[in-house]
Amino acid sequence: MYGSAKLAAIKRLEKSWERFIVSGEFDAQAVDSTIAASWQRCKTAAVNPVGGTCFRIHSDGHLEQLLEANKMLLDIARPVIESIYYTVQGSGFMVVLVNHEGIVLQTMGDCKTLLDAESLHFFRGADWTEESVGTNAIGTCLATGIPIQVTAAEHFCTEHHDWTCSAAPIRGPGGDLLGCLDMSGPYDKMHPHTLGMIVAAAKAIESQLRREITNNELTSTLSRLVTAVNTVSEGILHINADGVITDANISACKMLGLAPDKLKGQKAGDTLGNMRELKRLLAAGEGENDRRQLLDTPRGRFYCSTRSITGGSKKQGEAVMVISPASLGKESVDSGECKPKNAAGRSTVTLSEKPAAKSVTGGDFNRARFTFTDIIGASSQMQAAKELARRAAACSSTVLLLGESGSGKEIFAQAIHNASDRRHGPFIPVNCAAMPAGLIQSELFGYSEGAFTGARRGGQPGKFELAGGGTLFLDEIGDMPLEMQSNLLRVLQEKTVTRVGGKKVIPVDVRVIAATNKDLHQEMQNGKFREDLFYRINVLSIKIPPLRERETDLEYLIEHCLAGVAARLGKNVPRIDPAAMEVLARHHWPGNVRELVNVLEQAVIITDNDLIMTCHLPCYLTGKRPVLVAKMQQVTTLEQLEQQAIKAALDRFNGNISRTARALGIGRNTLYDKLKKYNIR
Ligand SMILES: Nc1ncnc2c1ncn2[C@@H]1O[C@H](COP(=O)(O)OP(=O)(O)OP(=O)(O)O)[C@@H](O)[C@H]1O
Repeated sequence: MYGSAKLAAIKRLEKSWERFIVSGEFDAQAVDSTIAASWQRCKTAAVNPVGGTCFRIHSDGHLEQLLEANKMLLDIARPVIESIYYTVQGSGFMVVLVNHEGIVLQTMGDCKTLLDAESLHFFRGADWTEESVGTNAIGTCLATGIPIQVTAAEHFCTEHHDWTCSAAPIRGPGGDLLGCLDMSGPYDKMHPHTLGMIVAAAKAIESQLRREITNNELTSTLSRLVTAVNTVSEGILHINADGVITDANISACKMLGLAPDKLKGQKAGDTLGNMRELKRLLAAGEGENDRRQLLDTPRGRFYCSTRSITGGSKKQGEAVMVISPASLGKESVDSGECKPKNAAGRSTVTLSEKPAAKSVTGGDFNRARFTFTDIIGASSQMQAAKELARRAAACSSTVLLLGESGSGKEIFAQAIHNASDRRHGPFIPVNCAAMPAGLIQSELFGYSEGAFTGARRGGQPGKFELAGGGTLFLDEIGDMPLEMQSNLLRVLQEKTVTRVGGKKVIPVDVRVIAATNKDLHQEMQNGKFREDLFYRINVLSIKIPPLRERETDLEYLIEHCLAGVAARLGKNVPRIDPAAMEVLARHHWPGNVRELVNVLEQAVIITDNDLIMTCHLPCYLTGKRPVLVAKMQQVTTLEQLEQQAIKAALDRFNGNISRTARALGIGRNTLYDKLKKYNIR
């Protein structure tokens, strides 16, 4: 029962409302100042007080866009809305979520209340701002940014005088208004605690949003890191305190000839050989250590550098090991470069002659494997790039390949080499970004005997000499240290090198292909790249388009990469279901073809029935966690079919009851009965 005091207050409110509508005067005793200010705004906006039905309804198409744009808010708010609704179920209330523009995104409530609301066009897609429907908790909350309860004649429009509503703002982590949460029902059920409940629920949504956004940021940072780690041509291994390999990048797997799932979990000693020597290497990683040491393993000879992990919850003994193949097996047993000596003055690493290690691209390290036929792409941009590259192959000028990470610069460089008259010579790739500054000079130009402590007898040729008669691929040239750039320029101009610590001028016959994902003009402006070097290498520049700019290539690339990945994993080539294909087509591919290959590889590993679905794709593409296990097949009953049909129609018509009932060929009341029966809200 509504108490007599409350009734009196309502009557007084009605009188005050009438007075304001007729004369514009306020009864400050009866009308709250926030409400009075709102009435004034409504009057200025010429809202019709004798009304309240919403006529600003957004189209289905626009509503769909809004639902998509507010997906995270909706997903987080849904369980909160459900839980408040269940608390008040049967009391004639409905819970409403609106976006920052006052457009209703979601409603949940008792059937009768939803029907009443529908007659006011208070449903999804309706604009519930003050300018549209006068003073109401939603519109006034959005206009003022504070939680508010609006009851009976506090509403500006007569059609809302039977209602009470309470709304609280929902803000994003930066304080920006995302929308508000509202609870509306019959005015005689008004209770001040309702507002408190809505405020608490809005706060719960805000803190869940904060968590979700932080999680998403962490996930995308992690995925950027994983892409970056998988992008480098060095092998990177994480070894835990028990000497077990817990993580490895793609290059490491390829260098060691093991699939990721085989490599991870192995004892480092089993994979890399002599554990005693390994332990010494890992111990050398304590603190700063960029020094490379030679390590012979059953899987080839590698340069290794180690670094212990510091910070966070580090466990003592954890380390990261970076490996790269040692050049072509000419080293003698006692001449490892910069080898640390133990107390007895002996080398800590035993070297022996081993076959040359395999390249990250699968072949010998000084051989190019890819040809133009391996470069997939029929788009006009790709055809143009390939045509230019074919022409480059026919001459010996320096080529500059420009393109984002993973877009195919190295595959182009290899194809140019293989189509040139140097194809029988070596193809030597050098990653300028990955080389420690102190080593780059001797790596590129070699060193002479006695150049530094530990320098091998007879010295060592650098990459320029090793690439003689062939091609030197200078990858990530934009990251080459400035002081090194002038040395490189000299070599390119004079076509001779002088080894570090040596005097002899050695002629080199090398074709240089350089590549970068940096904007070299910008780097020059920032003083990080020499202009003279730029003009020396920019003889023939080829821009490799990013994957997102060549939509027409995507399907063909997927087909090609799937076949390659499936063959490598010894599985059948799976099909891709249309929804998964749509997810792949929508993605922006910041990691380009390399990212695509990784995504497909994960999907091929996860799927167990030759069909890739969205659930097999990484969550950063779909927003959902991938599933490993397919759901059990279930028999569908007629009732389940009916429920599915109702849900699909409700979705199709954005929850509009009349249109849903019409589409299903049943009356509105029958539809309400069925909604109740199947507990569909
Ligand atoms: N057009 C293409 N057709 C087939 N495979 C491709 C194509 N482009 C790239 N790939 C594949 O994508 C992966 C990355 O290519 P690549 O190493 O050539 O890229 P990149 O631009 O040199 O990368 P980064 O700048 O990181 O060195 C390789 O596995 C390569 O085989």
